[in-house]
Amino acid sequence: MKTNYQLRYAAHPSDAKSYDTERLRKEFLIENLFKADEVNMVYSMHDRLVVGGAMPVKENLQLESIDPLKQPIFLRNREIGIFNVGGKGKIKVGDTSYELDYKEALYLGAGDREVYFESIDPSTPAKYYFNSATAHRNWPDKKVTRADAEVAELGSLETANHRIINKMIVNQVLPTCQLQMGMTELAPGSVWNTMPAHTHSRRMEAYFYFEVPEGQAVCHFMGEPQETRHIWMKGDQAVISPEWSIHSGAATSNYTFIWGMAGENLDYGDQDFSKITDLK
Ligand SMILES: O=C(O)C(=O)C[C@H](O)C(=O)CO
Ligand SMILES: [Zn+2]
Repeated sequence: MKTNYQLRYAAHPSDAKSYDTERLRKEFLIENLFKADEVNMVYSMHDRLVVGGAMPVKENLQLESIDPLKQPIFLRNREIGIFNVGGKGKIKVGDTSYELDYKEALYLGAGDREVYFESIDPSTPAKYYFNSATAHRNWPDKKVTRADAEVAELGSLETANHRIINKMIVNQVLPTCQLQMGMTELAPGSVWNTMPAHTHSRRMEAYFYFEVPEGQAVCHFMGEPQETRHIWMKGDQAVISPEWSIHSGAATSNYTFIWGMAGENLDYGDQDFSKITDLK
């Protein structure tokens, strides 16, 4: 197996507004999360969120520590939220195993345990997308499904933003230190997520788009509300949203995305909305 990681520095909004397409993509877009028998991670200096993917095919994959953590065990001072976006899988955490079906999630609190990612059937491998944040205490591990989620139905077909927000790894469902994660599903015919757009200066966020049909793409919007930029994305790609940035997207079809946040508070509703007509 192979573990790869990249370090991404935090960006100042005054600098980011002068980035060209290539630089925007280099700093914020995460393209290669799923390669057979690899664990791929980005360690972002925005709230030290780690964004990663693991796809076990021929072998079980260990969640190995990476050099920026300066710890022998990944979870020593970190919590992690993991979503399975592939075939049926199993995650071994110390002596305990958790089966994860499509779109099911697992929260693991901080503490010295080794984690192994497995696929049940290598011909339809599991694909694990994860976010990890630093943790000051160890909360209990918990498998979380959509049945456990706090659900919000937002938007409408008329404004092309009818969507279901499944808040899964949030403090209404289980205790965490910093991490909040969930999955938003766009209804057929709806293409806009997170519109009206918002920022939350107390938290950064990462979005991972999937269920984007072959041949379709997502146009993700970022930047300060008065200075927006776009990044064209495919399915199975993630994007980092700094605390000063909106994070919203429109695609050429409906799709699903996983959002994850870390930072100062666990208050999902702590968001500063922009009027749609004020965006620039
Ligand atoms: O479609 C949406 O709206 C979202 O899913 C918004 C995210 O949950 C978010 O940005 C939380 O801060
Ligand atoms: Zn947000």
